[in-house]
Amino acid sequence: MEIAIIAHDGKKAEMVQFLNEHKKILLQKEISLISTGTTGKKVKKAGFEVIRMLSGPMGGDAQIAARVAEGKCHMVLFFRDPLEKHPHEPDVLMLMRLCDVHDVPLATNLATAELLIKAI
Ligand SMILES: O=C(CO)COP(=O)(O)O
Repeated sequence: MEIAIIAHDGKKAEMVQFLNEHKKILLQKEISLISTGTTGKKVKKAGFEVIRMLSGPMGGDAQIAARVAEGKCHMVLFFRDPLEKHPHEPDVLMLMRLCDVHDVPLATNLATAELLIKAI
């Protein structure tokens, strides 16, 4: 099962804490992690193997959206920062839309991610 891990800058610390709290589940060998570029650096530093895409503003969200569309990515945990502006908002919307099109579970905040991770 491939899980995408993405966090806007204001949410990266929260994401690292989330990953550490759920390490036992996320380190299972059936699970592989992919990530946008800068988030991926932090995921790696936290001790996880992760395939890093481009940074979000450079197309990383779009790359993950393509994997969702192709049926390669099965869950997206995306801690969005609703209080910041993002130059690549169209890519973010595309990713969320494609999750809905392909019925891929998408958490856009910590509370939903907690529920999804418990369902694995
Ligand atoms: O911008 C992002 C998601 O839209 C995240 O990208 P980075 O992980 O490269 O910061």
